[in-house]
Amino acid sequence: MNFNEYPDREFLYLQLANRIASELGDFLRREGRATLCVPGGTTPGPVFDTLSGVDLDWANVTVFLNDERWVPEDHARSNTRLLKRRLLTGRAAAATYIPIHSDNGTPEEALEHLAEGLEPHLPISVLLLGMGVDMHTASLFPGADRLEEGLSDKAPLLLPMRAEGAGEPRITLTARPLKQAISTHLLITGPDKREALHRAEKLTPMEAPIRAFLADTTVHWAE
Ligand SMILES: O=C(O)[C@H](O)[C@@H](O)[C@H](O)[C@H](O)COP(=O)(O)O
Repeated sequence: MNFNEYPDREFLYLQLANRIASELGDFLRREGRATLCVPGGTTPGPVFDTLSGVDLDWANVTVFLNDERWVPEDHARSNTRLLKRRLLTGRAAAATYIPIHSDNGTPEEALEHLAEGLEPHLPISVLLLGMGVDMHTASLFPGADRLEEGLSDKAPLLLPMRAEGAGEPRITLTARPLKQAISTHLLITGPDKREALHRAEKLTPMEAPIRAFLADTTVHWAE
């Protein structure tokens, strides 16, 4: 793991947005297309704000979430809502958005259709992950009902996930497509998350799911 510490959050958000934009630009020049996979939650909004205004060939960029909370899209906790308001706006509105959520039915019912939509856009070129203080990433939560399956190398692309700390049912990309990302960044802020990350280094992925990704991840942290 490569750990980058920034003097403050503002600088971190700006530098990280520029780094992601520059990597996407490299993929676009080399391959004509790029895939960006991002977390929801409360931390990445300011990174999205900068990224959405960057001059890139967004029409050839595909964007999707790491995971989604199974709530209606207009719900305050919807990651899709965050993405549409903060990232898929301005210049980045030209990107292709691939949903991993449906307002109808259960995650189990929507799963197959959503996975079919994702498949053509893999592998992920640039993956941004977040992490909770409980060391979950995406919706791979410690103690979640299908965590073992979600961490398996034979996992399907997407799985429903239910966990005590999750708040609501979730749908998540599994570790397999996430680990196949070509470039991986982890965004965390605050002393509690830094401590949690260091704790995770000594645990197994079943105890600390973020552990499954640390070997090849660049971490971005500010107090
Ligand atoms: O939907 C989600 O909850 C996320 O995708 C999740 O993996 C998130 O990155 C962490 O929970 C950190 O969340 P915060 O940024 O809110 O601390």
